[in-house]
Amino acid sequence: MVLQVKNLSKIYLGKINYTALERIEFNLKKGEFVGVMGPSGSGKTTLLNCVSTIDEPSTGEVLVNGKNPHKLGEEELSKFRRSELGFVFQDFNLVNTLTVKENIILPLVLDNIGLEIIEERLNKISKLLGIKEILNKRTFEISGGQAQRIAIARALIHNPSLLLADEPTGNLDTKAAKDVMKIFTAINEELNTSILMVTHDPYIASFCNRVIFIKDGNLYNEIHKGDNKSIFYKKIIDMLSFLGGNIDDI
Ligand SMILES: Nc1ncnc2c1ncn2[C@@H]1O[C@H](COP(=O)(O)OP(=O)(O)OP(=O)(O)O)[C@@H](O)[C@H]1O
Repeated sequence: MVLQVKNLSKIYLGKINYTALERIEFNLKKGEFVGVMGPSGSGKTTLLNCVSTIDEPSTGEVLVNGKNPHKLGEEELSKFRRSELGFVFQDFNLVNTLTVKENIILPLVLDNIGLEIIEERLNKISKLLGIKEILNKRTFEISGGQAQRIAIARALIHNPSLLLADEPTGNLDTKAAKDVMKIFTAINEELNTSILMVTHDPYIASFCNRVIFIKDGNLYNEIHKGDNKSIFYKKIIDMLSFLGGNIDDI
């Protein structure tokens, strides 16, 4: 099991305490591509942040390959995040003073990995993502879709066992969003990378093998893809209209 989320709750403490997640339980097997959906404010990003160690669970456990990252010290944690996890966000978070290539290999350079290994990994990833021709460009010379592909390449250059993505197509037009989803599918199928992705878009979610739905911080339901993508897409839309809140986005 790549990811085990056990009895996870998150309570934001304040003048009035707010329970953003309540006893969430689910697993993600090696090679699975799982979507997280739910109305605005239901706790999707909080869940992803608790898994990615950006946020600290109030109770319960997150295990990545059997290890609980929340129990690691600072140095061990940053090593763990670099080796086990990859992150892709809505904003591409590229460094504008660096070239595309420098952005992608930055995590390896920071880890003092040898040049030969860096070139080999860069070659493999850039081939898979179709970005070979733009490696020497600057970040302001590329499109949004290309920028997201660079961010994905950077997240994958360490061969993480789990890729975490929060609305990775949120800033992209329909065509670029579809291309990014094709890339996620290729990564999932060819590199066998497990993926956990938050999205509010049912079409984007239909690329997953399974979608879990959250409502008011509770795990509400899950749907498996099966053999037919369009039936899966319809089931996702039905579930969203049932849950309410997101239907305007469709
Ligand atoms: N740091 C915080 N302090 C207090 N409350 C918070 C904090 N972060 C999030 N929340 C609350 O927790 C709930 C869940 O937020 P979260 O961002 O996880 O929702 P979401 O499902 O990702 O929403 P959206 O689809 O709109 O991005 C919201 O009601 C939000 O206001």
